[in-house]
Amino acid sequence: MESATLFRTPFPHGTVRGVFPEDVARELAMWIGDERTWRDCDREDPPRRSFYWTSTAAPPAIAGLLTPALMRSLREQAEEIFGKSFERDFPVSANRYPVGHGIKIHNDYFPDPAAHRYFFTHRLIVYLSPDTDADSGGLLGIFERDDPGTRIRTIVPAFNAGSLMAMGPGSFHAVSAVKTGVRYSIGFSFTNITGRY
Ligand SMILES: O=C(O)CCC(=O)C(=O)O
Ligand SMILES: [Fe+2]
Repeated sequence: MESATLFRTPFPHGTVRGVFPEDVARELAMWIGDERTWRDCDREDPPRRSFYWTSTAAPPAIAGLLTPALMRSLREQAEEIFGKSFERDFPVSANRYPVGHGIKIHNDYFPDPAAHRYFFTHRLIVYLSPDTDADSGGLLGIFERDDPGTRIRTIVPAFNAGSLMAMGPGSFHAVSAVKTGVRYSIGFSFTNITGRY
């Protein structure tokens, strides 16, 4: 990671650039943008927008990219940025948003950890669409409340940049509809070792 900026309000969130080494980012982008990566999911109806693995078991095609050393380094950097300690192993997801897709305001907050298979307290999302700019849509909005009129920050999902968010009851965020291309990302979902938000 090159440089991280963390804001404290309305909840800890921020941005980071140059998350992966440039060659790793390019190879991950080729993989996530390859229709073969999504082929099995594509047979599903509706087609899947995400799939998960754990940090110790990356899909074979990218196991040489998302190595244990890289996973550890990402976790340690996220720990440093947030000032928390995270569980050693964590879920990782590949995500895609085609044109027209986004997510309305939500907080990813689950009062009961046991109720959610991919429970997490902090997240780093790394964007992997090479030609993205502010006009491509798919912008990550940060909101003060569960109200579209309270947006206080807009994060462009630029190639190999990441967003950071601590989750809690007030962590309201949304993704605006994608306008061009497909918005690809890999999400790293960390859990505070205290098990609390
Ligand atoms: O991809 C992003 O920027 C945010 C996605 C998100 O909010 C989610 O998957 O819950
Ligand atoms: Fe979310």
